[in-house]
Amino acid sequence: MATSEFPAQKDGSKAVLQETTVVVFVLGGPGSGKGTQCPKIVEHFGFRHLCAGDLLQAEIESESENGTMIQNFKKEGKIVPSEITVKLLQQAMQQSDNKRFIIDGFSRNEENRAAFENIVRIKPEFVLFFDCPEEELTKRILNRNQGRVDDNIETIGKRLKVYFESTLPVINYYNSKGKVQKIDAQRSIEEVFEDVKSVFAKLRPVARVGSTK
Ligand SMILES: Nc1ncnc2c1ncn2[C@@H]1O[C@H](COP(=O)(O)OP(=O)(O)OP(=O)(O)O)[C@@H](O)[C@H]1O
Ligand SMILES: O=c1ccn([C@@H]2O[C@H](COP(=O)(O)O)[C@@H](O)[C@H]2O)c(=O)[nH]1
Ligand SMILES: [Mg+2]
Repeated sequence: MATSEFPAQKDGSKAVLQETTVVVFVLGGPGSGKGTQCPKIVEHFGFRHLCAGDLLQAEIESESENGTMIQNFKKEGKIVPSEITVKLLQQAMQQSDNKRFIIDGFSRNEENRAAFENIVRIKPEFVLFFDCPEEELTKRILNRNQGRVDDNIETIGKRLKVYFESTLPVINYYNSKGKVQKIDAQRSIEEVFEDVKSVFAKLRPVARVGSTK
């Protein structure tokens, strides 16, 4: 079986990533419902949920060497350089027993996409795209009330601009490869999940069982 290798581990060994690893990128504007739907996918289909934004937030909270820089990027709604985000995703994938991942909020731009495919050496099975109008996104974020530093009207404007200018082209890229599953995300949480279920139900059976760690 063909495999690709992650970089050397602390103990000198190499984590081998097998062809059977399945990656799904979950994309959509800020507030489109990625973080709401992903736990439901975990519950029903046994994927491991990796949220790029949460991995970056953990770096901020652990006061790592890049924490302050990441916090500043987040406050400005800017995309953190790929070398940081891809490394965090790669580590989380290596540490997981589960080899089926939904990666929430990634790839944010072309640089992210190329870095992931070149370094991790996996192409996503498909991209789950939550399509939602701008006014609804803004309304949802302003009502979210989770204390996020970027959930304010000024940063929302910046995040939406970055989404339209940098993330939509990634979605368009995968669409040109026939890899986008578009969901109308403006409906209720339950209605949206009905469509999400239909998409995942079509995956080969091996992708529907197993650990969520
Ligand atoms: N279908 C829906 N209808 C109404 N509200 C929703 C729906 N889906 C999610 N929400 C609400 O909208 C807000 C944003 O949802 P969520 O955090 O899942 O978005 P997100 O795509 O992860 O956003 P971000 O990119 O900013 O992390 C939350 O308060 C959530 O409860
Ligand atoms: O791949 C990523 C994911 C996130 N960011 C930064 O984090 C914030 C919040 O991300 P959410 O997915 O909305 O939780 C985002 O605006 C970026 O600043 C990133 O740089 N790269
Ligand atoms: Mg989210």
